[in-house]
Amino acid sequence: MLTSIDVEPEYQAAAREVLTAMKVKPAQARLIGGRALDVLPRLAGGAYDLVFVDGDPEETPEYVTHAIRMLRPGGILIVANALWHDLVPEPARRDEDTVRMRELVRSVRNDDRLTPVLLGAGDGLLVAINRPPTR
Ligand SMILES: C[S@@+](CC[C@H](N)C(=O)[O-])C[C@H]1O[C@@H](n2cnc3c(N)ncnc32)[C@H](O)[C@@H]1O
Repeated sequence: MLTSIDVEPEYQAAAREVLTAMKVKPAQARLIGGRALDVLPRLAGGAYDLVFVDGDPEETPEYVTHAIRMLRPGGILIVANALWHDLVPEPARRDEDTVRMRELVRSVRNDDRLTPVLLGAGDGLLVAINRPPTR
């Protein structure tokens, strides 16, 4: 089951067209219209194999907090634009958007629940596995 949240109805309609063209059944994809921070708290915890975060940059840290809650053990978090135009590795760049993403990357790296890797693909992909509990 795929769940997608987007605030723009026309983007959801376009997504549904693509899914239909790919022969994905309506019951296999839930497209939720609304603001992410209104919807995310209603989604189940520990239930998702993968959460891909690519919404409002200002809200991304909050999306990640929800994503970690939502992932099953062994599930994967992916955050888009994690290099933020290649500025995240440049400590002298202190604009708000860059600092926000830099601090998010740092907090994921320091989170004991996660095993992270930062990929250089595109504008950077922060990928982190939600570690299963150790016995
Ligand atoms: C950079 S686009 C990425 C879309 C898609 N992941 C892609 O790669 O084509 C960001 C998307 O987030 C949506 N968005 C922006 N703010 C949002 C919010 N507060 N809640 C839900 N969706 C939002 C926009 O409508 C847009 O579709």
